Order: sequence, then structure tokens, then C-alpha cells
Amino acid sequence: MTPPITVCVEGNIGSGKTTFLKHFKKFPEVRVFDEPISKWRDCQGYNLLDLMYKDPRKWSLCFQSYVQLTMLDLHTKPIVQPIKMIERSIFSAQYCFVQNMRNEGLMEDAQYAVLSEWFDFTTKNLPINLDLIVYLRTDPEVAFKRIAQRGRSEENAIKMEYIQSVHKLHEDWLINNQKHLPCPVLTIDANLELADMAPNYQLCEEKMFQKQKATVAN
Ligand SMILES: Cc1cc2cn([C@H]3C[C@H](O)[C@@H](CO)O3)c(=O)nc2[nH]1
Repeated sequence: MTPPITVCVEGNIGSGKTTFLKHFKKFPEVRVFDEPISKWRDCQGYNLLDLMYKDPRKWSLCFQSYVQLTMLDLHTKPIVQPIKMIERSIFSAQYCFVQNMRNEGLMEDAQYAVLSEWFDFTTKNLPINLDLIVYLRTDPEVAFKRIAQRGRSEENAIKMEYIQSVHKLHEDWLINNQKHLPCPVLTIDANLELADMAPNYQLCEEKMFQKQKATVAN
């Protein structure tokens, strides 16, 4: 049995990942996993996402270690379909969000060290094979506007500077390859309005099904 290929959709907050993934739910060959945000909002009754945004210095480690666990669950979950699509990954958790919290002084170095040890161990010892990253690239201004439009309560205090620094870490990783790239990256201009995204959907479909056929062929 050929293992499924895994495609991760990466991008800033408000870059349109959930909307993009919705398009692929119509394919029977594709199993789509949205970000487990419902778990982050209710971990045994605690809304860790809200706690993190309200007091990041106190709750970043707790929140990001739970994010790590829930992402590893998605990466390692067996599926019957030939293609697994995940919103974000254990890699963006570490390279974009955990890194940002450390850079902004919201996480102590010792806490960052513990999360990094977990990241190194799990990515080395667990079967996390990414085959393609789809990077929904947006300008911070576009992402920021969409966050306001979406109106997620926990995100209502997010500042533009936060979106800019998360954007820069995505660019450092996925465009400038300053961090480990686990697989090829397909960069898509996600500034476009939904109505103009059809050609980008096509591009991603072709690339994804092409890769899947290649693994079957081997
Ligand atoms: C992998 C990963 C996803 C992720 C999302 N978030 C935040 C950004 C958004 O406000 C919300 C949903 O993506 O969670 C985070 O702080 N750290 C994360 N790490």
C-alpha cells in the first residue's frame, strides 16, 4: 500500500488557508485536516488560544506545546485516501510562531529551548513526511484586513506589527530558505480575491495529483 502524500498549506494569519482548503474537500482522494483550533479553544475546558492572546508571556509555552501535540496528531494520523492536506504544520509551529514569540520576548529562552528539543526529537523520530508545501503568500496589510473582517474574538487585539513579524518569518523560511525546508514549496499569490483564485486552485490540483501519481509509479 503506497503511503499517502502529505501537502501542508502554510500562510500568515488571515491569508485564506481555511477557504483555500475548503475547495479541496470535494475530492474523494483528498483528506483535508483544518487547523485543530477547536481543540486549542477547548483543552479540557480551557481556551488556550484566548489565554495566549490575553497574556502571551504567561501562556505561550503552554499554548504552543499543545499546538505541537495537536499538529503531531494530524501528521501521524493514518488515512485511507492517497492525499493528506493539513492546514499548517509542526514546521510553521516552530519556525514561525514559536520563533516569533521568542523574538518578541514573549517566551523565555529556557521555554524556547524545551519546545525546540521536542521539535527536534519528534521531527527526527516520528513519521512526518511532507511532500509539498503550498505557501499562500499575502501582504501583511491584506492579511490584517481579513482578520478584522473575520472577527475571531481571540484575535481582536492583534496588532499590525505582529502580522508583519509573522509574515517575515514565513518569508525567511519559505522564500529565503533560512530554515530547513522539508519539501518543495508552491508559492501562490493569496492577495487575490476569492473570485480570482480559480487558476491558483488549478495549479495546486495539478501539482498535488502529479506528485501523488509519481509516488504510485515508484
Ligand atoms: C502550527 C501553528 C498554528 C498556529 C496558530 N496560532 C494562532 C494564530 C491565529 O490567531 C490562530 C489560528 O491560526 O492561532 C499560533 O499562535 N500558533 C500556531 N502554530
